[in-house]
Amino acid sequence: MKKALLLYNPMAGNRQIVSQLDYITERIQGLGYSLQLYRSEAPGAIEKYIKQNVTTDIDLIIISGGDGTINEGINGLFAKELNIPMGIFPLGTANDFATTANIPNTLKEALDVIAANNLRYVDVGKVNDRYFVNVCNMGIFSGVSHVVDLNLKKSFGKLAYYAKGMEELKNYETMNIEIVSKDLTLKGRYVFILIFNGKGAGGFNKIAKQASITDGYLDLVAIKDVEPYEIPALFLKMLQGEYSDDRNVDYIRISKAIIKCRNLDKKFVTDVDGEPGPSFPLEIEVVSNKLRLFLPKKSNIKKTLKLSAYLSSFISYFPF
Ligand SMILES: Nc1ncnc2c1ncn2[C@@H]1O[C@H](COP(=O)(O)OP(=O)(O)OP(=O)(O)O)[C@@H](O)[C@H]1O
Repeated sequence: MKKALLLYNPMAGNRQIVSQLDYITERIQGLGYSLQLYRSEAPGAIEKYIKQNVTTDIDLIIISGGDGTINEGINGLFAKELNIPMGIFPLGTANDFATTANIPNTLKEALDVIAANNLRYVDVGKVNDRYFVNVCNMGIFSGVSHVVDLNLKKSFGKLAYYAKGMEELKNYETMNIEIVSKDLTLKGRYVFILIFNGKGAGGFNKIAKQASITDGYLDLVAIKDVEPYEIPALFLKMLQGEYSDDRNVDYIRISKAIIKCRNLDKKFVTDVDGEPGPSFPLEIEVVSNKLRLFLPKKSNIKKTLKLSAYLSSFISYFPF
């Protein structure tokens, strides 16, 4: 019998997974797998569990939770060079990556996606030695998700991120940045920089509405040092993804870049999928041939897999 492993964060989102384990077992067994469970006991536990226990004898890995939990899952798997097919139960608060991937956030439909067996390679980002599924960012709002209380998220959902974000507008510092990518160099003073794999952050899923998880690129959006009174209007535009003609926003697509911060006296916070990220300088790149994900069949994500992903997919299909 094939083996499935469900790793779940019982504290993510509104915590519904806890009462659904029998239903999940029935569905997964119905697909011909025996099901093994791992309940995350604390932040970081899923990543550690995978590193210590998961081997190639697992045929299907399912991660249940939000972006933070999926992040732990991929960092655990990739540290061991495992590319086990992955399914997602998007049962977190914002579920930005799953939203981009069009994976529904009801358990029944998320299970239907796994049952449909449409396995595709999708992009992830890498910053220094950490992988990310959705976004890596730095500057004014980067600490927001690190300090939003779990209970507040449970009660107010995505609004909790918004309220905390507004608080940050009172005191922020400008970063003196240099971004060097293959095609160009950007230098300037920025208040906030986001590097997207997915389309949104904090539940606002249009910020990088042009982004795709199968195009082999990351989308970098950098907000310049604007006058404080301009920020609220600019952020409304950002949330709607309507900033292409705004002189205060730089937007580039990258496959690889180095980001240096020249204010050496200040330590700016960085964020990777909602968790604290590494310090500057940041080496960012897209990784297109590591994550094999179950996606909905009628997905409208662009079918522009890079050649490398095609080749890897072809090779893994025919185990020579
Ligand atoms: N048993 C646990 N108790 C408390 N926190 C946990 C536990 N297991 C994992 N975590 C942490 O919970 C945090 C939040 O998880 P996650 O990001 O998946 O959910 P979310 O914040 O509700 O959703 P989203 O990121 O999509 O808004 C992560 O940092 C994860 O490491």
